[in-house]
Amino acid sequence: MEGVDHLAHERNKSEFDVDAMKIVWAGSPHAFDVSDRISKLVASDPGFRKDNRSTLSRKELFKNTLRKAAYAWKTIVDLRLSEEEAAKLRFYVDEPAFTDLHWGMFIPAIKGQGTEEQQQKWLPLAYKMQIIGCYAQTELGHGSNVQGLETTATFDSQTDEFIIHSPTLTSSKWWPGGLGKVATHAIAYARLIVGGREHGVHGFIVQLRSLEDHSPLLGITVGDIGMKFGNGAYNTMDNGVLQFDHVLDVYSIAFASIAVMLWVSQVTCEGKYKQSDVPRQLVYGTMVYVRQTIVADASCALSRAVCIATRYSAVRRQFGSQNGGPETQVIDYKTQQSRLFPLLASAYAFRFIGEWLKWLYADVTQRLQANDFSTLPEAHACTAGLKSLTTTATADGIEECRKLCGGHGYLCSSGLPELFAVYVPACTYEGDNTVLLLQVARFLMKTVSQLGSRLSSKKPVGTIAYMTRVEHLMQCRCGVQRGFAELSADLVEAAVAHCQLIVVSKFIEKLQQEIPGKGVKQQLEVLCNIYALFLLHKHQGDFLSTGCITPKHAALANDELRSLYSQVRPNAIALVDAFNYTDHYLGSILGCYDGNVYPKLYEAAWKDPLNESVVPDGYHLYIRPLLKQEIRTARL
Ligand SMILES: CCCCCCC/C=C/C(=O)SCCNC(=O)CCNC(=O)[C@H](O)C(C)(C)COP(=O)(O)OP(=O)(O)OC[C@H]1O[C@@H](n2cnc3c(N)ncnc32)[C@H](O)[C@@H]1OP(=O)(O)O
Ligand SMILES: Cc1cc2nc3c(=O)[nH]c(=O)nc-3n(C[C@H](O)[C@H](O)[C@H](O)COP(=O)(O)OP(=O)(O)OC[C@H]3O[C@@H](n4cnc5c(N)ncnc54)[C@H](O)[C@@H]3O)c2cc1C
Repeated sequence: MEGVDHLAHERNKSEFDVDAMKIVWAGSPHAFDVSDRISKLVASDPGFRKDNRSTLSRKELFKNTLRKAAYAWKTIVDLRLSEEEAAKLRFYVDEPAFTDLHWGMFIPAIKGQGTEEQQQKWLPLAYKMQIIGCYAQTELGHGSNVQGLETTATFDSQTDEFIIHSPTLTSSKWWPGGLGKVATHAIAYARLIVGGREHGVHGFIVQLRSLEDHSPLLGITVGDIGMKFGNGAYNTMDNGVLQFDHVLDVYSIAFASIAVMLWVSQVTCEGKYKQSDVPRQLVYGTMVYVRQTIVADASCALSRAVCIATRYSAVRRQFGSQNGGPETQVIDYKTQQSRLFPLLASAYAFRFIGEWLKWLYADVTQRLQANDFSTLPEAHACTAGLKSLTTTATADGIEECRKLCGGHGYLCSSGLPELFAVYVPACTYEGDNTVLLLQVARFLMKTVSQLGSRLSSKKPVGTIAYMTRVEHLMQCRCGVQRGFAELSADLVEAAVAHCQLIVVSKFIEKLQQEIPGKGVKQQLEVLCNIYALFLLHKHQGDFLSTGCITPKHAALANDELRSLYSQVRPNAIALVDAFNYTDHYLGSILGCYDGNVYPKLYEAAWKDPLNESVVPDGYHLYIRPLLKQEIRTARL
């Protein structure tokens, strides 16, 4: 029945202050206020409806996305929303669109790598959306290997311009989001050539389309690369293909004067290339920035799937009826708990590691401005490794949540298939996860060679086993006289172990902070222990081989896990309520707040276009003749 909370009995079991946990999850009372207010604003506005996406054609879907993006921008302007509120609105609109790349990469790239004059020229236009930008780095032939990019930018000292060109088919820009049909400008990455000498890959701000009639400019061939995984999903985004045919570009990110911010190489008007004395990898700065945002995004995506699966697991009953009584809630099965609760713990773990990574990125950015590059290698390794770890775990976790919901998890109305289809490219974009782990492995090899066996003593006591595991895995690999390439598969495992150590240690550090609210810290301690012991159980071979735990310890850890699951059980619904997601944002009948699942599933089925007619299109043309044929056969 509408208006009845079918999960009230579950909510009444909670042993902690849910409102206080909502503040912890949001990060602060202010952050909670903004999230709560904006999510409800979006949920209450029919202009942001999203329940019809799976029934639209690609062109209808894309046009609807453009409508929503324009409507969102009008809402932001009309309500005079702050940058923080606007970002939250785009988040809760929950639709991959060109705006993700405009706000998430194009603007950060100019802020992070542009010179003062370039920022003064381009940022006001970009902030007002009078230009729409994309980040055009990947090419048809190269994505992971940035130094393999083929697009060229040749400086013409006669005209004081750069000539951007795609010399080969494989140099076509391929994948940039927003490029296919919308972006008017791109930050295009190309090999800088000055006076016949090559100076590596740099970023260039290039106009692609006319601001008058949106037609591609002279020398620009641009379009969409076609349908992607899943039906709705990421097909709301126009990932594009772009070829330059000797395009004149006067706005190089590498152009002219000294940057106030980080660094840029300079090409003086006399055509002299001046490389600043900073690491060339700072040209990758935007990717590092986005990778740390992707870690925070992982906690959002995983928590969303876990919220759906937890609420549905409390609603769904199957088997176990005693004397005609109610069947057992599937959330009470130990197998369901052993699959679901580690994902719940991971969602919280990723939330806190995302908070720490945001701090680490801000710290390294501040240091870079003072030409202090000392923490750059660690920042690169952490953002790369944690992006890899959290996106892999989240993609796998969303799929596990779908399976935890049985058959109904496979319905679009569960919200899980779409969530999975939109999320999984996170394991690839912003750096293929294996390629990024190899970067971590390289960092670990260097660290071991510099520090000797002890990678770091700066870890909380509770992580000794985790630290010893990493050291052991590295010693096993580094001690062997074989090349990095030969050992790379093993070194990637050590890289994963290193990142898991970071997540566990930062969760423990979070618990050492003052955390207000009845029972809140206790719940987080349970979740932290679940995260740490679940991984210890999953990788117990590594831990046993280090000798720092015995088989008895491993058995005790497993017993403790079962006990911890029992402690979470009465609080499970409250722990996912703490994410404070609206039904609109969840987009899931299985995860609806009131748990009134079956009537909503049944009602939703009849709204499918296929049910607009009792007899389906095609019956008279294909089925009826078939049946007639069967009748003839039957008479034989
Ligand atoms: C919020 C927005 C929504 C997002 C939606 C999704 C949009 C998606 C966008 C994209 O996908 S944009 C394109 C993303 N592409 C990539 O991530 C490419 C991945 N590849 C690379 O980053 C690099 O090619 C590489 C794998 C790091 C290799 O780079 P390179 O060949 O130049 O260096 P190496 O020889 O491996 O290492 C040299 C040296 O440099 C250090 N280093 C490498 N990268 C960085 C970095 N980013 N920051 C700092 N330092 C870096 C590396 O550790 C080596 O150091 P040493 O060992 O020599 O000390
Ligand atoms: C949805 C989506 C959106 C995107 N948006 C953008 C965008 O806006 N702008 C942009 O510039 N790009 C974008 N990209 C491109 C993305 O950044 C690249 O696809 C990504 O960096 C992976 O590179 P690749 O495709 O070349 O993969 P490859 O590197 O070709 O990977 C293929 C396989 O080779 C393996 N491999 C590669 N190198 C090594 C190695 N050295 N050692 C071991 N294994 C290796 C990989 O692990 C993987 O298994 C997007 C991609 C997707 C899917």
